[in-house]
Amino acid sequence: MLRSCAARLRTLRVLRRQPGDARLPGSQPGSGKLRSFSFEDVTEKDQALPKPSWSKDLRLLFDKFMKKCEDGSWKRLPSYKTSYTTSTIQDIRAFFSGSIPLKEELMSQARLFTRSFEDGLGFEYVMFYNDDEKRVVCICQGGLYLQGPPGFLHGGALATLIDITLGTNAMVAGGPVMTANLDISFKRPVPLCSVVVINSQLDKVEGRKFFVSCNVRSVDEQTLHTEGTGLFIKLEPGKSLI
Ligand SMILES: CCCCCCCCCCCCCCCC(=O)SCCNC(=O)CCNC(=O)[C@H](O)C(C)(C)COP(=O)(O)OP(=O)(O)OC[C@H]1O[C@@H](n2cnc3c(N)ncnc32)[C@H](O)[C@@H]1OP(=O)(O)O
Repeated sequence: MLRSCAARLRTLRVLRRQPGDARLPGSQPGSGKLRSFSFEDVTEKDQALPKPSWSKDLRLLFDKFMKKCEDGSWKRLPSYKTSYTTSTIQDIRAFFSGSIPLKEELMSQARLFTRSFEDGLGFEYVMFYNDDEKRVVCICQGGLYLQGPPGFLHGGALATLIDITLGTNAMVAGGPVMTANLDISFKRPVPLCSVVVINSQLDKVEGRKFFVSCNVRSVDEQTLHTEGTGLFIKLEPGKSLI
């Protein structure tokens, strides 16, 4: 998630060192810049692009949103499986004041939960964001290994997708955040392998608190599967997490 998030932030120019860019303060005392929190050396494959395992519905939706990207109002967010470089891990440790409990050799093996399945069996998703409207849309397809009730998506899997969508929305607006609260109403189950659209909206910002809401609908928009709200807290550089 960290890498994926940072890649997203980088896409949004938050982590790029350009004059006038927003910056994540603190990891390099005095400069207000992140020393090497960039991914120029990363050659990993962007996972948020069409794959053979995608259904026709997912491809059609992807094409629809890519069209919306043409005038610049929407942007696709890339996403990776995660493998941090040593310098990146050092920067993350510095940001979190050394409070990441995992040893470096394990940290380099850690993977983003939602990108850890074989193609098509777990989470297939792409997020798009609209800065003017403070919206993030996630188009997603839950695969065969995400079953809950027979033939349907596990509620926890859907909660995960909601969490990352709302969290991304908050992060796009405010930088690194963590989930403090999630409230989800499951209204209609999601058939396994079907495609749903998570439509999220940043509702309110109060200091470090980002309030985000969403609904989850079927591709034809006829079925409201789920509604959710989340509270995300912007992390303070240097403040230990534990
Ligand atoms: C170098 C850069 C790296 C970049 C890289 C990206 C980083 C990261 C990416 C994550 C991307 C998103 C998606 C994550 C998805 C997960 O999975 S996150 C994991 C699950 N969440 C957790 O484990 C969080 C556990 N909780 C915590 O660690 C801490 O409670 C938190 C959330 C960091 C907040 O702690 P804190 O910073 O000490 O904040 P604190 O001062 O206690 O509270 C601040 C305010 O929020 C309120 N608040 C706090 N918690 C709650 C709550 N549960 N309910 C209501 N209000 C609350 C407080 O009352 C306070 O309000 P005010 O007094 O200001 O009005």
